[in-house]
Amino acid sequence: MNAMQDHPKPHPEARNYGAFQNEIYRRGMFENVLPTVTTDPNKLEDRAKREMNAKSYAYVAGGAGERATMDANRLAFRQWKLVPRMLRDTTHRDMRVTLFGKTHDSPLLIAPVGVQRIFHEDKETGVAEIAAELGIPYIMSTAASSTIEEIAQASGDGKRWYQLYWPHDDEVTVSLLQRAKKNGFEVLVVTLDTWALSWRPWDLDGAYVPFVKGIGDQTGFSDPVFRRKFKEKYGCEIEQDVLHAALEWQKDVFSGRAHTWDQLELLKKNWDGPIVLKGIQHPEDALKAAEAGIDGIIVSNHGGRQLDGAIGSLEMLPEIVEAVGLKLTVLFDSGIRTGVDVIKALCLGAKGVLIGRPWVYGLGIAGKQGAKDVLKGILADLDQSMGLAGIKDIQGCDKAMMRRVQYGADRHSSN
Ligand SMILES: Cc1cc2nc3c(=O)[nH]c(=O)nc-3n(C[C@H](O)[C@H](O)[C@H](O)COP(=O)(O)O)c2cc1C
Ligand SMILES: O=C(O)C(=O)c1ccccc1
Repeated sequence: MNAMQDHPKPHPEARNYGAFQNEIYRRGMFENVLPTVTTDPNKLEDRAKREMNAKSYAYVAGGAGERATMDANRLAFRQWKLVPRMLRDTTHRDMRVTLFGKTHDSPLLIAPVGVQRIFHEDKETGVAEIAAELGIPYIMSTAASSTIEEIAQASGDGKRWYQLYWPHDDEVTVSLLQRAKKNGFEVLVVTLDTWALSWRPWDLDGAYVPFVKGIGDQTGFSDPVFRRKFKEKYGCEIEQDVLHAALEWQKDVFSGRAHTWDQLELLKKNWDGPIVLKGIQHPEDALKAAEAGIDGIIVSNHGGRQLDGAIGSLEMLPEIVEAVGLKLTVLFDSGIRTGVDVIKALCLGAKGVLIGRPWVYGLGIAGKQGAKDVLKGILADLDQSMGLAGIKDIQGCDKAMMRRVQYGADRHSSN
């Protein structure tokens, strides 16, 4: 038998994300070039703290209250363990997933993150560019510091979704949806858990709110309907009175007034495409989403940035998948730091996962290249670890490969 011929072949359409590992060793050993950003998930936050300005760092690394929900997110990952399988043909992995009828190269999505200009001047447009290069859908935040049109242009042929912070002015809401649709954003993500900002001590102690200074208001400031209404009320352009424009925009979007289930009709009527609700934690809310004719949900507690004392997001994933897994596309975020964490969320039933803080730290440390390298690291770890666990493709991720253990407190090691 010819061993060369029998060597397993990769699927022609599957990307080889695992190659990043060899690339790092080769560049280090032969070209004396080390990775731009640490590959150690436990050092990343500490490195970001050293490299970034204090307020921007506090904004991304901080959470609600005493950060108990952030801890709970991590602890949940530590307490679920993988049980690997051997002697399986997992030489080449296929990480492709299909979400809402579209095939993606991996199960990763870029979580919507606002005000990216405070982390690096590469901001949203830079991150949208590298996301497209990596084949990861970019979810744009309504609180972006670049406009819908600028991000669409930077994303080019890349896949993009639009995250709505839902204004109370319906005319403005419809205008945002129309702009997003016109600019190629395919899926609407509606964030439900941030209709008011939580108690965030790290930002409170520095009295830091970037959007009152007009950073992160670019979606609103560039909106024709919002601009017209501002001019009617104040008799001037936004650029002549940024403070009031920022206050008006914030009042509309983070008013401290929640929307209710019946109001989803407006979004359904004005969005031709899949709608996903972000911030679902209770199985009954997941069922209500299904009843409301919604297409998907993101099981998320906003990375522990909203309700402190809330349960770790991963804790709720199995129950929610049990309740609606056959009716809705269930996505997950909050607390993912490694490729192995991605495998765990997929084994517990998520069809895709959003990554938040890790790439923001990369962005803060080394701009878009830093964000790209962090994501490449997570993808390479995911690829290699799937193989070692005995999983060939995403469909092979299965709860039967996991056990819950009682030990495993989180480790906040920094060196
Ligand atoms: C700096 C920062 C800004 C964020 N801005 C938004 C936002 O504008 N819209 C939104 O839906 N979620 C926002 N999130 C939440 C993320 O989309 C995501 O739910 C969370 O970061 C996931 O948790 P992780 O950071 O542990 O991965 C933000 C998170 C961070 C860290
Ligand atoms: O900080 C956040 O978590 C967030 O969602 C947000 C809210 C308003 C503006 C920017 C980001």
